Amino acid sequence: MAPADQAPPTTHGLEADAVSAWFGRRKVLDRVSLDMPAGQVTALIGPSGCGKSTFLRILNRMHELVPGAALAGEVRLDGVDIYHPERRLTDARKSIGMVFQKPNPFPAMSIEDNVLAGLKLTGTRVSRGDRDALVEESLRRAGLWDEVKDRLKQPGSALSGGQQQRLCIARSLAVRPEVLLMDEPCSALDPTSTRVVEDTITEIAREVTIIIVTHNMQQARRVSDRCAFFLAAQGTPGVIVEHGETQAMFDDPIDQRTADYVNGRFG
Ligand SMILES: Nc1ncnc2c1ncn2[C@@H]1O[C@H](COP(=O)(O)OP(=O)(O)OP(=O)(O)O)[C@@H](O)[C@H]1O
Repeated sequence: MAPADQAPPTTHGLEADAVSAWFGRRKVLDRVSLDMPAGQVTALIGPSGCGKSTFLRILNRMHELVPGAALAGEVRLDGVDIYHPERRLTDARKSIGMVFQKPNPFPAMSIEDNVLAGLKLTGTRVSRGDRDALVEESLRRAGLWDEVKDRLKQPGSALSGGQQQRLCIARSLAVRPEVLLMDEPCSALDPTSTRVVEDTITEIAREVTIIIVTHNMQQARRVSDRCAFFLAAQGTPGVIVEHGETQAMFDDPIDQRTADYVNGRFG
């Protein structure tokens, strides 16, 4: 297995095309289109309730698991719609991983078994001989190897919150996803752990395309290449007001509402 620093840059990109979403009769996203290019970090920003998490969950077919939820539009991974009737749900989950807000390792399971846990869930086979190498590679990529290499048999719950979140990133990476979705991955972490996870994001971004939801504008600025600003006016579904390169979105936004939001004037 090639070490992380020798892994080739990813070529896998995502594209959302006219995505709308409903919970029951309530429409929460309206015709959202967004290009999420390969090897870049795209940040989804916007005030609470504008549909960022719903959009993120649509990107790996988690939205359809909510009773009463519906959606329209296409999500293309390398040009192929992940919702095409011939594509299986497990394929989307395997190609497009997810890290959640609250670190959620299996607490009683050892650190190494936590890393391997996603393989079973996605039906990925790895020979017994390759497992140790995959555990090491995944933990190294998640920036956790040096801290845990001498205690791989200890339970995941023995780690700090920030370490647990990096363990969850390692668990996602072990499946070798093409895209990694992150839903406010640092919101439960202290500032130091947040910076370590941000460094991890920056390190893996070359190899795996990342889409991250964040409320932290400094974080969006630090980790993302591109941003999409979501907004839902009172009683209307969420839309993307503006998207583009992060630096331009922060320094020279086109829409006044983007300027107000990124400068903390609302939300
Ligand atoms: N399971 C659900 N059932 C019904 N409505 C939901 C459900 N999940 C979210 N919603 C509604 O959909 C809208 C969009 O929610 P979503 O969580 O996607 O927004 P968000 O921008 O991610 O918010 P936040 O930043 O607070 O996480 C909100 O009005 C929310 O109340």
